[in-house]
Amino acid sequence: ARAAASVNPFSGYQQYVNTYYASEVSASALPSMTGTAATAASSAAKVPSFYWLDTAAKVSTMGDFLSDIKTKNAAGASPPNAGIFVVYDLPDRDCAALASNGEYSIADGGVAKYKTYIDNIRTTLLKYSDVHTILVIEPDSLANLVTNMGVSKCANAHDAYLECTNYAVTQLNLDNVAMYLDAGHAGWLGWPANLSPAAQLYAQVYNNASQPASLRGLATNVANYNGWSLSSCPSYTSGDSNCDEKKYINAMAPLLKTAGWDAHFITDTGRNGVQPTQQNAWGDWCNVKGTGFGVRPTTDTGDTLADAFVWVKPGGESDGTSDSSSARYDAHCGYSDALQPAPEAGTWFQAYFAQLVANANPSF
Ligand SMILES: O=[N+]([O-])c1ccc(O[C@@H]2O[C@H](CO)[C@@H](O[C@@H]3O[C@H](CO)[C@@H](O[C@@H]4O[C@H](CO)[C@@H](O)[C@H](O)[C@H]4O)[C@H](O)[C@H]3O)[C@H](O)[C@H]2O)cc1
Ligand SMILES: [Mg+2]
Repeated sequence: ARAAASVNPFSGYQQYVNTYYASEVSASALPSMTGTAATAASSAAKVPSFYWLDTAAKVSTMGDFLSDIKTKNAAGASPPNAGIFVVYDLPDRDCAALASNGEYSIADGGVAKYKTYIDNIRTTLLKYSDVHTILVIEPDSLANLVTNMGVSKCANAHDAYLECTNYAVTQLNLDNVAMYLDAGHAGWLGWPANLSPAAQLYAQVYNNASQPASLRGLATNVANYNGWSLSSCPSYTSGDSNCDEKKYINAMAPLLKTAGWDAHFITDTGRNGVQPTQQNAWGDWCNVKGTGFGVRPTTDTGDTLADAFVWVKPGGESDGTSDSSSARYDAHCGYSDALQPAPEAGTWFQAYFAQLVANANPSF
């Protein structure tokens, strides 16, 4: 049956634990850890996190994982595994930051190359049409179109982002697929000034794509640190009454519904275990000190709008380098609330991983 947007795509499945994250922990973390920290680290490696397709070359690994899921499910995995991946290779990617720009540029045929990247993902999903797969589509893309049209790289990327996103959600609209568009977080699009423009943009994407049956809703807090439901709003959130992700999605949902989209949500709890955070400012996004792994992935969210808590950003992979001589150096990664020294975005940051383990809430 089509993975219609009318059902929770996580219900009846366990989220796949990919071997890549487990190998990062075993190769890069365990050798330097002992005692209870090592035990906790081994537990963290068993928690399902999304695998980021941040280069075209990684699409072949997607196939390997879908093959492994097919094998495990045929062998009787109960509940069956679902694949969990992030589509993340837009041309001029991450247009308002410097840390995570990708392999494609608009000036260098990036839109056409991106479409080939999506075609390869579609081919892979069709090859494994019996494997239920959940996709987060393009972190930091549409959110930047809402708030950063004053950044020339984002203004220049506007049409390409919309064309590429439309291509992704139409080509990946398959029976075995459910998709969530990245929607920043409460401290990004939850501000009164941003909420309605954001809802309009996301509804526009959904309606322009002819309401894809597989497009279930929005993913929030990806690679960020916000609490799910806080009893009091931290000082750094003042001015934005949507100070946590539950408030944010409950503010966003009715605006989307009015615009014709009965959207549901998933929220990244991979780095929000410690509340309030030690952010000097709510916009500080890079390798924030004092954070911990949060609530483990589950469909038991307590909110009918929220399909699941998920770990999208793999805890321990850097948000960006603190080396100011690097081409991809972003000043946010040199702030006093950013753990340093930090390696390049996406590479293993052991001290950060140890921090997340030590501060995990619930604890391992
Ligand atoms: O007092 N007021 O009334 C008022 C009103 C409006 C105000 O303005 C708002 O201020 C917010 C900050 O508080 C801004 O939010 C930040 O925007 C950044 C992008 O520009 C995001 O950075 C991304 O973060 C990603 C991970 O999440 C990284 O992967 C990615 O590389 C990285 O680029 C930050 O998270 C996000 O927190 C809003 O845009 C801005 O509109 C401010 C005050
Ligand atoms: Mg990032």
